Amino acid sequence: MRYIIIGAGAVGGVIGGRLAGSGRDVVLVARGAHFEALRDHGLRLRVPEGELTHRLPVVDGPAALGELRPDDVLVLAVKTQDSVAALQTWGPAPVTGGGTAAERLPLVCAQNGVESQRLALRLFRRVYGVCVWLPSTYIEPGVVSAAGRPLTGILHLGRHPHGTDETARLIAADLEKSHFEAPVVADVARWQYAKLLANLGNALEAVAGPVDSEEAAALFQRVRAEGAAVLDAAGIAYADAEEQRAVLGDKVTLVPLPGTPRGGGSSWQSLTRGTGTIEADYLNGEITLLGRLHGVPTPLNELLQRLANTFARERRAAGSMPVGELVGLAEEAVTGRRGPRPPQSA
Ligand SMILES: CC(C)(CO)C(=O)C(=O)O
Repeated sequence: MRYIIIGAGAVGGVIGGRLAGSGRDVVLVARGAHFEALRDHGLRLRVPEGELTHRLPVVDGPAALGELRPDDVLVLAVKTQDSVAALQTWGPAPVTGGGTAAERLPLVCAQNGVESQRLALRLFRRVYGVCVWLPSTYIEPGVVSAAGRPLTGILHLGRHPHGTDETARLIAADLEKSHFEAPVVADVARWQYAKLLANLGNALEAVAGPVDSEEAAALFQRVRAEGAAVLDAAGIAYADAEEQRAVLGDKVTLVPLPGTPRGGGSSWQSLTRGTGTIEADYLNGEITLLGRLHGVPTPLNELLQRLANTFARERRAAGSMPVGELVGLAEEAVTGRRGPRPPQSA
């Protein structure tokens, strides 16, 4: 099989680099300065054992590959807000022997949330979901890092929304040889919804910094509880915290790596890079959407979604709102009452 990594950033670059490191055939897809650096200097992967350089084919779209191969696996690893464009670009690509990528090739969504899989199913016949526990960082063009040890990450994999097949088992076997644990599961969506609850903290981290103060951790628990109540109301199953802990154990322990910032989740990185967009509409926004569909109020997730989008749009620095201020806004959002304001100057 040949893996085409659509979006070779933090997650995609690490998956592609690790697969290449174990001898798999990998093509990276990137744009702009990252594309040029990958083409000119190779993929530089910083991991606990050092910096590994992988010289891999890199393209900016399907046309550069001519016809796709029947044994190609498309791995979608762009941010959810970029999924539609990527799916529309790669879906119609011709495959040797006839038909298009959307008709013939497996598409593996290695992304947060569940929206990309839903979008993909509109076009692609064979969609696989991955629950991505993979702490990784885009450092600069051509360079990504993954600080997990002894494993780089844990990637539950299955047909979306449920089911398994031989392709899932083959992909998982390749990942297992490449520093990942990749359980093939018949209920991948259940794992992804559990991960979605954890990712509700991405916006909090992006707005007010890492969730390591008591105040921030308490706020995150409320945001998560709001999300869990919505999933319960919607009848959506999710792996519980204990189940997740049992799987994760201490298999992905973070070690300090050069150039890898504190905080550093994917939304934090989006703000730090000044990309102008953030994934909040598909993380906290998924809870907002389900809350509206099922009549459950979601003031905290709506607040974080709105603030994260504002930070991204206005290119504000990640973590620059004091936690106390965010907690005050959260109180206002829940009670509908404004907190005390500083006195107006004369
Ligand atoms: C859990 C983590 C940090 C890595 O998989 C993540 O999901 C993210 O940063 O979005």
